[in-house]
Amino acid sequence: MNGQTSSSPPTQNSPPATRPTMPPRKYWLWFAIVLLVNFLITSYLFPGDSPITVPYTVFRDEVGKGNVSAIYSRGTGIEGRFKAPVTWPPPAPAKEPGQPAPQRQRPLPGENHGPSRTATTFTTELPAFFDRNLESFLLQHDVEISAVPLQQGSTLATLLFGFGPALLIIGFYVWMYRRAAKQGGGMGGGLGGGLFGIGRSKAKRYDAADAAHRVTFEDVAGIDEAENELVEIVQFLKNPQKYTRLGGTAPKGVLLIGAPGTGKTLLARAVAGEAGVPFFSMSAAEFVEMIVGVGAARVRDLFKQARDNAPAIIFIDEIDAIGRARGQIAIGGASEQEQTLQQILTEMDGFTGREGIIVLAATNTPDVLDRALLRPGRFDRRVVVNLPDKAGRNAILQVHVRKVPLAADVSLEELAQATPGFSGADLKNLVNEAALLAARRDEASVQQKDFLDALEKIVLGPERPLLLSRDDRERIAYHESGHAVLGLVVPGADPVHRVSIVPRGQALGVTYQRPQTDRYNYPEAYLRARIVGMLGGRAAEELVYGTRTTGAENDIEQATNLARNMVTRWGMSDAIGLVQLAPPQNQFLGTSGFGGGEKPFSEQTAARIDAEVHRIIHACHEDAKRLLDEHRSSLEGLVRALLQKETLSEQEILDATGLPPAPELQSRPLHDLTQHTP
Ligand SMILES: Nc1ncnc2c1ncn2[C@@H]1O[C@H](COP(=O)(O)OP(=O)(O)OP(=O)(O)O)[C@@H](O)[C@H]1O
Ligand SMILES: [Zn+2]
Repeated sequence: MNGQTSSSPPTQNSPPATRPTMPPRKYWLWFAIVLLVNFLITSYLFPGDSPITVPYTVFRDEVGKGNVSAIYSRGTGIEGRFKAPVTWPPPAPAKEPGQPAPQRQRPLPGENHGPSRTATTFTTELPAFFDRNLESFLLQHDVEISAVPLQQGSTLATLLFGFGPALLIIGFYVWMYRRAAKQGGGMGGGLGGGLFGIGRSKAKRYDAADAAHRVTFEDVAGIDEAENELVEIVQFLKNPQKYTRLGGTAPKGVLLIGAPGTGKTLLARAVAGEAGVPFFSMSAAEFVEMIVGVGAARVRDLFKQARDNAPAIIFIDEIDAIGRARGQIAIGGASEQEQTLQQILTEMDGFTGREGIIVLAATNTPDVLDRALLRPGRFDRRVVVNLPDKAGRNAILQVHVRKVPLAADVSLEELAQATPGFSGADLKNLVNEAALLAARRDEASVQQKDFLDALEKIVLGPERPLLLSRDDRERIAYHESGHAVLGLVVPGADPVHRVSIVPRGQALGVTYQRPQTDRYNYPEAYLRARIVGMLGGRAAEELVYGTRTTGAENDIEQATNLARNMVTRWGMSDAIGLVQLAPPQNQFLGTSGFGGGEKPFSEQTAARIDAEVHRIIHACHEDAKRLLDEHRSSLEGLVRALLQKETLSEQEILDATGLPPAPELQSRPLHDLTQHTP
């Protein structure tokens, strides 16, 4: 029973920590398979070539029968070749019915007691009492006595047997490096790969002429400020002389800073596309691979490629993977990262400014970067790429629906409003999910309903087919109606868009409240209104059943967080005052922590914080119960409609409750009606 979901949605596009394109694990597996195949081939092709070991007496018998063609002797060991294949040990006689199985004699030590094998070559040992007659006996029976080891099998077989594994392994390595080199995008073919390809950068290259891949500012929307800052870079790439004419130096490096999926890569590609120059891109995580020294070699190669094709853009994604301040790097990867970073700095320092090469790099954790990277002449320009606002989201949606047939009822405006906190990548994903859903429903075009269902799926996870009892369903309906009714009656609450008692992901039901506009500054009364709404589910259950369930866990968690922030961050408790008691939040990735671990306040202060959090929550809980009691008939009306239809739209909610939309917050609410003195 999830409460409001108006807080920022889970980001869909967070990058994996590292993205090695050549997982070593896979290659070891291949290696093992090659060895195994090699073994099987040799043992199948030349089974007779592994000699059997026979007792001396058997050897003598075979010589006597004239079945031995040649031998070679060294010390007491004899190797030789039979004329006709011999099987040893003799196969056990088939057991006849009615007779006891023949007793097997215990083998002597050293006696061949493995399974029977048939072979044309053999080895044997001379007994300690040397058989003086052996030589004449052998000569009598036309046995060739050789002074050099007998060649076993044909020359070809020997060659294959001897060199086969080595050839296979070498072939395998060549193939592997070819592949590794090919993965460097379109560069592979002409440059060849071979054994030396490993130090070659695997940069992806998109050419200006490559129309299918060309990205321009047309494709980038909703992040106009960042875009505007990069227009100058485009100008510079198009006409470098104009800028350096009066002795000014060209920009070398630009750092793009922003949350995952905000379009940093897209922006970099658009700069290249607009300027009509080739774009070499690489993820820093890929620089650091299994073999020491490879990272630096790749950097060298990447810059060389760019210089050969200048003017050009080099884009390094996730630069924090190698650009971490020294000392912050985990042991082990340190020297490799340092070398790679050093190589980048060297390359950038080597620019005279006339090459027409600009390095763009992206990160979402700028504070961990090594100072050396940020010095003048390196990444001295920073462009912040923010999450898009409502108008920006609308513009981004427009970019991504360009190739999607839309039904007449689709309102991108409404979707933009319903998606605060979504990045460009999230919005792209939303359009894609909606199109897939419409296709699955065999619709001719994508309808608003498809978008809303896709949104619900993205934020909360797919529908979960749970068989709920009648009582459970009713209880969930009261819980969600509690949230929804308070969303309508508490002044300043976010409008309620949708209520549903269809289980999804972790939630058994859900009430959607989305702010009318993006908020950057939250009034205290609004925060209290939210806490009251969050506690509405539990309050309704208490009011109707007089008992409690676990269903409010998530609501309680959210309400507590909000109340704690009010006290420790935003100075909204008179008892505590205007003191910062919680670490600031990382603009791009959430809380960053005080560092050092130790809380910078006393036990007494901790107790006072807890007391204040309790006071706020308690007051809001009381308000929730009182307001629901006052609007009991609206609550009952909504529950009836929910049990019947499961999911209600904004209009259906207003109809079922008989309530008008929530009143706007008064401009000076000071102590609004949610304020309550216990
Ligand atoms: N502002 C935007 N306008 C249009 N499309 C966008 C925008 N931002 C992101 N997208 C879409 O999302 C995709 C992924 O974005 P992109 O890879 O550029 O984000 P990023 O900031 O580089 O993310 P990461 O930090 O994860 O590398 C883009 O290819 C594009 O289709
Ligand atoms: Zn709830």
